[in-house]
Amino acid sequence: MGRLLKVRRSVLIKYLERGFGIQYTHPDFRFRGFLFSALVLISLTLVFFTYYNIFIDFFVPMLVANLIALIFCLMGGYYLLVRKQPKIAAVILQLLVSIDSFFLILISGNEEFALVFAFLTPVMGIFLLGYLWGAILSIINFAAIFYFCFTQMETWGPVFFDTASLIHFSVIYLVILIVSFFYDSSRRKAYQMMEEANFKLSELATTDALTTLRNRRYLEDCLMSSKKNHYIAMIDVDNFKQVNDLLGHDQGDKVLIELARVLKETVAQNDIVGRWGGEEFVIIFAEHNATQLQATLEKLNQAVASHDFGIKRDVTVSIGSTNHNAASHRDSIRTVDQALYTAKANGKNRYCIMTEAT
Ligand SMILES: Nc1nc2c(ncn2[C@@H]2O[C@H](COP(=O)(O)OP(=O)(O)OP(=O)(O)O)[C@@H](O)[C@H]2O)c(=O)[nH]1
Repeated sequence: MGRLLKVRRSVLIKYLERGFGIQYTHPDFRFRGFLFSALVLISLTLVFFTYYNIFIDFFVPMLVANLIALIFCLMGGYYLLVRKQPKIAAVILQLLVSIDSFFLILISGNEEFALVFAFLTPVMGIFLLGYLWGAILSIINFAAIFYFCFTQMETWGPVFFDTASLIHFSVIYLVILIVSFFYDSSRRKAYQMMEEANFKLSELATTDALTTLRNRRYLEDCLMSSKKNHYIAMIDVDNFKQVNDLLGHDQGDKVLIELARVLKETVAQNDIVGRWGGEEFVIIFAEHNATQLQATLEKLNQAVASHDFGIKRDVTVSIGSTNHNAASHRDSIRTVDQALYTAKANGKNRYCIMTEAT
């Protein structure tokens, strides 16, 4: 039984994902799910009352109100499922609720069930339109109903309605409005803070602290999830141990920071430059053919060799490069490493391009 329910649930979710145009895990899925459920529930209720007002208790004003509301529901569904514009669907649903509840008061007078529907506006309006627009709509709705109640007092039917009734109605309405307002503003603030914290965490997890370039985790994620092949380059500082030994680790750090800047400035803006670890860097080229690649690698060698790192000695790099294939990531990394080794073995301050089969 539990299994059957689970299967039905996943089938339903699959249909909803298709209808909403987003995945179940998308942060907007619940909101669209609420819109969808509200539209279905209200439509079914309206269909029932349309039937009721035709065949059981023929009453033209309610019938017209029901039919107009049904048209609103269909429009809401169209914007939610066909146009994939949930914000417009939310506005339509909210107008439907506010206008219909007001119509109900106009038609049914002060019958308590009619007035009770007025409380839907501050609750739903703030949830659907956000605390600012929801509150503005709720206040307009309140002013309209208050005016209507006030001008009908003592004479209004079918139930006796006096100042105390008006005060009760107003207090309950405003309390609901205030609670909804603060609840929704806190909810949205908490959500925004959580999103910011998540963003900061993911930045920290994928950024190299010394150079502020992307780190190896980020580069590998990028490479392994890529749908197309990219040329990559692995860059290693030549004789870096000497820099550390002669000038100290701090100067070595400064050279790495400066080198990161030079590499970034030399390649295209959409190429990804990252620190692989130690004195090794990796570049993922966004767009390149073999000829462009050679020119860029040459430019990189020259840019580093001609740059003044402020340590009164030359800094050069060796570069290995290959065409990376996501399906054989480890092999591609092995190849680029081998290409780098060859560039070092051939005298450093140069590049070497290798293909995986080599
Ligand atoms: N200052 C500093 N040094 C680092 C860092 N990471 C690694 N190193 C140093 O980088 C040096 C790498 O030295 P080796 O692997 O021997 O290579 P190399 O001296 O560059 O020689 P070749 O690669 O053959 O040109 C070591 O001295 C490491 O301590 C870092 O974050 N900061």
